[in-house]
Amino acid sequence: MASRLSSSTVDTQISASSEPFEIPKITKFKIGLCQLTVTSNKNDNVAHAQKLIKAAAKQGASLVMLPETWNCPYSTDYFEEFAEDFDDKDGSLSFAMLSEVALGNGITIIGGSMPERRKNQLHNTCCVFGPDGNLKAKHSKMHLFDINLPGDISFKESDTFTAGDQPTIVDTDVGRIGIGICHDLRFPELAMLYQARGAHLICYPGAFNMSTGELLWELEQRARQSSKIVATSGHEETIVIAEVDYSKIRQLREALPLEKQRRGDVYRLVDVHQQKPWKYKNFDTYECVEGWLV
Ligand SMILES: NC(=O)CCC(=O)C(=O)O
Repeated sequence: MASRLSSSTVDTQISASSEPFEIPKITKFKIGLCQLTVTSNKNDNVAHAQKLIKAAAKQGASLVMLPETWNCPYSTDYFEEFAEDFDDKDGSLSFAMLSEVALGNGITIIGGSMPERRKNQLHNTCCVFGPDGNLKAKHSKMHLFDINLPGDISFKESDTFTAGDQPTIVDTDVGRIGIGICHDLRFPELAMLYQARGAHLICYPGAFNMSTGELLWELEQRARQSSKIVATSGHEETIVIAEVDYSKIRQLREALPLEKQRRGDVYRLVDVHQQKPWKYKNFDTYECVEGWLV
């Protein structure tokens, strides 16, 4: 298995990525989204996900993404049992597979999410690996899915998981990527934060429910990224391959320069942690981030 960084090293890398916006070296690449069936057998899930990631890489994807809790049924009955300590070299089967397959295929992987055991707490965590097999970033779901619709759906993710409290933005070979997990999509402030930090992509691995999720997953994804749908699928197990072309996005942004039109003199993101404000390239008055819309 490739060498990997400990969680604490990765946290440092995340905060170090609040650098000024830069155009990525690469302008076009293929992304592969693996939608898969999850069973209550972890070994099977890991082997299956590995097969799909390899197939996506074979179809030319240099960035491959898995869904939320791809190695474990999305149920509070399983999270504890399936959780891995990512720093435990012998006890993190899923983590090790992602590292190996990223290295073996020379791709960047956004590893959906996995139940993570960390300091006596459980988190719903996405790991991002580079083509060298190293862990580049970890995002723990910040908005846990608690819902009570009597007669329809009742679920309390927060019974088991502890919410992450850090936005995650990571510089990869295919650009700067902001990470959210499923329910994180509902909170536009997180996406605005990523946008203000110069994210080229925002990726949201998900496992939406069919009662409330279906109404929003496509609509909100479009709203967060202001883009049209270039590829999609039904509910079946599949690999969606699509081309990301940054030059088209750049053209659109030049034609419709929202960054310049935004009224930072009227509203802005504020720094709730009192950290040094980070100025967005195109704004005089728009200082951000690590904060919420006021
Ligand atoms: N896994 C989730 O976070 C589910 C979110 C969801 O379905 C929603 O409606 O929000």
